[in-house]
Amino acid sequence: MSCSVNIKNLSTSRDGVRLYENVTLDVSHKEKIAIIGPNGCGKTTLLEIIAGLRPLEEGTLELFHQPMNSLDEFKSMRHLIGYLFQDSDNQFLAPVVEDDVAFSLLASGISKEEAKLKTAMMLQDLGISHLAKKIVYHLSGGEKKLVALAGVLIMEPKLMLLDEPTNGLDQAMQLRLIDILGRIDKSIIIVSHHKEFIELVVEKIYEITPTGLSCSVNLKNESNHHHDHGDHPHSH
Ligand SMILES: Nc1ncnc2c1ncn2[C@@H]1O[C@H](COP(=O)(O)OP(=O)(O)OP(=O)(O)O)[C@@H](O)[C@H]1O
Repeated sequence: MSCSVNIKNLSTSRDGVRLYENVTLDVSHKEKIAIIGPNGCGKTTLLEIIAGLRPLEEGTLELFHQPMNSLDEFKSMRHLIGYLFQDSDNQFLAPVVEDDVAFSLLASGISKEEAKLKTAMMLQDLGISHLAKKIVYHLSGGEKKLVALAGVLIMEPKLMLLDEPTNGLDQAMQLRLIDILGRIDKSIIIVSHHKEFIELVVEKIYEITPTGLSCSVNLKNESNHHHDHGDHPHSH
């Protein structure tokens, strides 16, 4: 199986308190999954570990079949990973919306003209062209989320880590996001408390427990889903 993320026996603590142990997770190429669990159980922490923003304490992590043993090894993977932070204010790289969305594209070396065109298309796709000249810090919470999302999507990452992507979005925008994520042919890990949303977007939902992840739902492929007792095709 071609895997974007492969985690084995990961254990994590924060401030000396064990959040979970023995987390094992495979996210295959183009698979969309969600991670749920109560406040403070460590969902964001897990995304940070996958993104290389937090060191791995115990266990192993491979991204695209490459072992990630140190934060340095994540550097070669950064361009493949798009991370939407829970707090959009942590995401912005430039004060004006269109400059912020184009920032990483320009940093990757594409021409100003191409970056401008791609940015305009991205803003249009998300229905936020009217925000192009606005100051990011003057936007509403939902508008900030959409601009941050535009900055992630425009890089066409192979793995997207989305932390509470629907926070602050009204119903019309949630539906637009469901449509956009449905069209994306990439691996996506969504952390969310928004059950109705994730059920429409992902194939599997994993719940974090102190003793690992349990796959609570497999919505799109009922006959081939994961159980703690092993992975094999079967039906109930
Ligand atoms: N920078 C930090 N320093 C110390 N402890 C932290 C830090 N950030 C988070 N924590 C703690 O780590 C634990 C896990 O936090 P995390 O943000 O991963 O949880 P979460 O499952 O994403 O929660 P939520 O659903 O509320 O977003 C919490 O107890 C939190 O207080």
